[in-house]
Amino acid sequence: MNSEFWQARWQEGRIGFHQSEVNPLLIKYINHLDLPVGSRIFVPLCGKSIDMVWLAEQGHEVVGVELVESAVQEFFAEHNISPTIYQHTDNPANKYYQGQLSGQSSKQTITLWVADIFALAADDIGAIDAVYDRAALIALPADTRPKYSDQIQQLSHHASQLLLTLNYDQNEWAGPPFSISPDQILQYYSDYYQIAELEGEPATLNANPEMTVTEHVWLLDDKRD
Ligand SMILES: C[S@@+](CC[C@H](N)C(=O)[O-])C[C@H]1O[C@@H](n2cnc3c(N)ncnc32)[C@H](O)[C@@H]1O
Repeated sequence: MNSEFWQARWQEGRIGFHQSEVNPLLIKYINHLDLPVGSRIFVPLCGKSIDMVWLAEQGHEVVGVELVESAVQEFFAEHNISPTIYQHTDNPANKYYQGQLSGQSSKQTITLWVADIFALAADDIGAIDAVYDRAALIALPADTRPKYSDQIQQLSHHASQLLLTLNYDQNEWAGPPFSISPDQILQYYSDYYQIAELEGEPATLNANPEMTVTEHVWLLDDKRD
């Protein structure tokens, strides 16, 4: 799952992970993050998720990171936002697009980095109040996930997370999305976070509708609080 893999997926329009409706689990469980209006939410591996628009409409600032520039461009075009593009001062390979929803009375900023998440530092993305991970951890192969969970906690300074995962028999489907067991969640996150399972319900994997899948929603809170 290197950069070429994702570039090709976007170029060929193979983006079955993209949802045309706001994720109902985000709407159902966002209150568990206990966020005041005006919070800054980090959306790793964001694609062009419409969930970011919903978060902005709730009064939050959104910071995403996405490897594929065309995904970021599509996001802003599809929501009629003319973004400003800024180059990273130290690393010209990274840039971010920034814009605001039109038609909103209060103008929440959506900032989307075009970058490999592992190439960003906490100072780049700024203070973060919460992380929303949908189809990010599960997009990454097993050998990358410990590095990813470390990077998320470093970029967000252990901010609380709403994390959506899928659990199924990995022998039946190669992924992505990859299966993540509850034990793996503990392995990746229990050093830094208190972990609560908010939901574990049967779900369908579009790519293999016959398969038995459980969708989990996890709330991760900083252990030091
Ligand atoms: C499965 S998609 C999920 C997108 C989004 N979270 C959603 O719910 O629609 C994973 C996304 O992560 C991006 N991606 C993969 N590896 C990345 C990395 N190392 N850094 C930043 N983005 C990455 C891919 O281009 C792809 O758009």
